[in-house]
Amino acid sequence: MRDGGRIAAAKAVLDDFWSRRVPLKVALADWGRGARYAGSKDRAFVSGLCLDALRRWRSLRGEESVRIALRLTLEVEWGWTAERVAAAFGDAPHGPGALEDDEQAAVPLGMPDVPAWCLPLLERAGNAAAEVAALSARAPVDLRVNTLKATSEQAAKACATIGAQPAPIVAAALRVPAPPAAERAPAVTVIPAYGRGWVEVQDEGSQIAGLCAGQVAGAQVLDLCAGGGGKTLELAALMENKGQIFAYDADPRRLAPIHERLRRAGVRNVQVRSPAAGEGLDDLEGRMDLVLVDAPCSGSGTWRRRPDTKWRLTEAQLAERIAEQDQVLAQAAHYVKPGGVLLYVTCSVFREENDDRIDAFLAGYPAFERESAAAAIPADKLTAAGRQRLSQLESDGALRLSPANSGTDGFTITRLRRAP
Ligand SMILES: C[S@@+](CC[C@H](N)C(=O)[O-])C[C@H]1O[C@@H](n2cnc3c(N)ncnc32)[C@H](O)[C@@H]1O
Repeated sequence: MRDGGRIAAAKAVLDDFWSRRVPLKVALADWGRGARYAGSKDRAFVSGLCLDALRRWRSLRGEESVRIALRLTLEVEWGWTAERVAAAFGDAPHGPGALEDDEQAAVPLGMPDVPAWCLPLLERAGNAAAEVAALSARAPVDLRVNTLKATSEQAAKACATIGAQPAPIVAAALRVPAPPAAERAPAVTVIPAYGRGWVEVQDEGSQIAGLCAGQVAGAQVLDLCAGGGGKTLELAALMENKGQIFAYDADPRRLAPIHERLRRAGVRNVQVRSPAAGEGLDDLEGRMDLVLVDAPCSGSGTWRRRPDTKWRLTEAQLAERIAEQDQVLAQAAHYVKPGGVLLYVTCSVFREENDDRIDAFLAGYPAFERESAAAAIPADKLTAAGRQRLSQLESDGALRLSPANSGTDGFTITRLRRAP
C-alpha cells in the first residue's frame, strides 16, 4: 500500500474505534478482514499509527479532528516532513484527501493525554504531570527469564538478536527498548528462545510484583486471579517447582491459555482449578502460606501499551472494578493461614483501587496488617541499583511502580500479613 492508503486506513480504523468504542484490536481486525491486499508491513503501519495517535490524542488535537491528529502524529512523533505528510494525504485516490489550510496550521496543544475525569485521580496518586507524560509514551518490551529452563546468561545470549539488554531492576530480566516511532518492535514470540520456554513477555513492573511473594519455595500458594497465568508461571519459577500453586480464576475462559503456557515453561507444581469444571477452593480454606490477588482493575498503569483503554474507561467501569476488588479481597482472606500473607496487586496507579481498598479491607479483617513488599523480595533477584530504587518507592504501606518513577508499567503492590 502507498503511504496515503495506509493513512486513510488509520483514519477509518480510528473513526470506527471512536464510534463503537471497541478495543482498538477489534477495529483493526475488522478493517484487516476487508483489506486482503494489505501486507504485514501495511498492517503494522496502520496499527502503529493508530496507537501513537491515541497515546497523545488530546495534545495532538484528536478531539477536534482525526485528520489533524494523524497529521501531527506523523510530523511530531514520526518525524515526517510537512511536505511528505501533505503529499501522502493528497495522494488521490489512495490518501484521505488533501489537507486544508487550517489542518496544516494546527499545532499540538499542551493538554494532559488522559480523560479529563481521570486527572483528579492521577493528581491524588502524585507527580501527575510526569506520570501523565510517561503513561503517554511508548513502552519497551520486557522479558522474564524462565529460570526453570534457562540461566539468565543463556537467555540473554539467545535474545541478543532482538536487541535485548539487561533490564535495570530485576537481575535476570531483559529489555528490548521501545523502537523509534514508525518502526516495529521485534517479534519476540517467533525467536527460538521463546518457543523453548526460556523467556516470557512480562513487563518488569509485573515481574517485581510477582517477586514480592518473597521466599516461597516449598510453600502452598493460591493464585486467586490467575487469568492466563502470567504470574502463576513466575511464581512457579520463583518456587523452583517446589511446593504447590493452585491457579484459579472466576472466569474459566481467561484460564484457557494457562495449560499450554505451563507445559511450554516446564512448570510441574501447578494445579489449575476451573469453575467450569466445578472445581472449587473450599479445601484450601485457612491453609495457604500465600494468596496472590492480581486483581481486576482499570489498567491505568498499562496505558503506555494499550492507549485505547484509557479512552474507553468510564467512571461506571471503574466503580465496577472497585466493587470486584472489595469482593475478591474478602474472598482471599479466607484462604490465608494464620501467619500467612495476602499479596494484593493491581496494574493501576489510582489510590482508589489500592490504598482505599486495603483500608476498607482492614476495617473488616483486623487480623491483617501491612508489611513491606519491597523487603520481601529475595535479595539475589534484584540488581544493586534496583534494590536501592525499590526501597525509595514504598510509601503509605504500598510499593508504587510507574513509568515515571521506575520506568515500568504502573503497579501498586501491598503485602498483608495475617496474625499468627
Ligand atoms: C489482572 S487479571 C489477572 C492477570 C493474571 N494474573 C496474569 O498475570 O496474567 C484479573 C483476573 O481476575 C479475575 N477475577 C475477577 N474477579 C474474580 C474473583 N472474584 N475471583 C477470582 N478471579 C476473579 C478476572 O477474571 C481476571 O482474569
